[in-house]
Amino acid sequence: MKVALEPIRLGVNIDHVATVRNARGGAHPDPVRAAQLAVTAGADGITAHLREDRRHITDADIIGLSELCRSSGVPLNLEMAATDEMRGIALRHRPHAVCIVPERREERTTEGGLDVVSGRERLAGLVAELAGAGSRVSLFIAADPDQVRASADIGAQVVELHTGAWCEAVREGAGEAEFAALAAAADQAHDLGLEVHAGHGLDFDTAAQIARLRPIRELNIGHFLIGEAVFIGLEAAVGRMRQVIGEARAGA
Ligand SMILES: CC(=O)[C@@H](O)[C@H](O)COP(=O)(O)O
Ligand SMILES: NCC(=O)COP(=O)(O)O
Repeated sequence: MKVALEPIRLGVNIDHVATVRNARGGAHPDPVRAAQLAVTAGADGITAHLREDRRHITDADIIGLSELCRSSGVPLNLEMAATDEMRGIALRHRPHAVCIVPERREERTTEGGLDVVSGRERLAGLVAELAGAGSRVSLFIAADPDQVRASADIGAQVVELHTGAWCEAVREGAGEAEFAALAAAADQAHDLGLEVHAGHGLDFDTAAQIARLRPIRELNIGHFLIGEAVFIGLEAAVGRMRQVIGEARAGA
């Protein structure tokens, strides 16, 4: 008998609304307004990455997004590097979720996963502190068995698997090996008691494919949706993504 998969959540990342705003300065387009529209269109959560260089989301955006998410009862997932500055900000705002990500100033986007194996001691302290403040703590990692094991060892509640390398390979007509690694990492993390999320570079097709993996409970998607919004509008893009991943899950 086929056992139905548990539902999958869609977290909409609104960073790149801020990228467009910041290209000219000023206040338009407003990522908080985009978050409100995403919620109206069916987003289960809002994700925002406050980078050290503030290249997209700013501290003021985090205040606005925190207020919006609190008043609309939608979880805010704050992505941040494991620095003292970001630790202070997370402890001040106490978002529903914090996702610790690797960050390099010179990178164009988040290129790899967090090295939990090497940073084990420092990260363990940060994970405990953020969890103690009430945030659900997630580690953004590559689909690597050592990183999955280390994430469980240091007490993370969630891992988010970096799907960027797979999505790039798919665009080049390949991706089987990367997808197999993601599926294996998702199973391993689930067996270790971690909640499993995935994200980075997903579009309608790759999101549908990864949504079929049983252990995956949340997808965080941004850049593609904001790009698609230029053509069909943000509510339509989010609504279609919600439908695509829901149908993929139901048919798996
Ligand atoms: C952490 C991550 O996956 C990124 O996609 C982020 O959310 C978007 O921001 P950047 O493109 O600046 O990395
Ligand atoms: N953590 C991944 C995320 O939030 C969105 O990534 P992208 O879809 O903007 O590449």
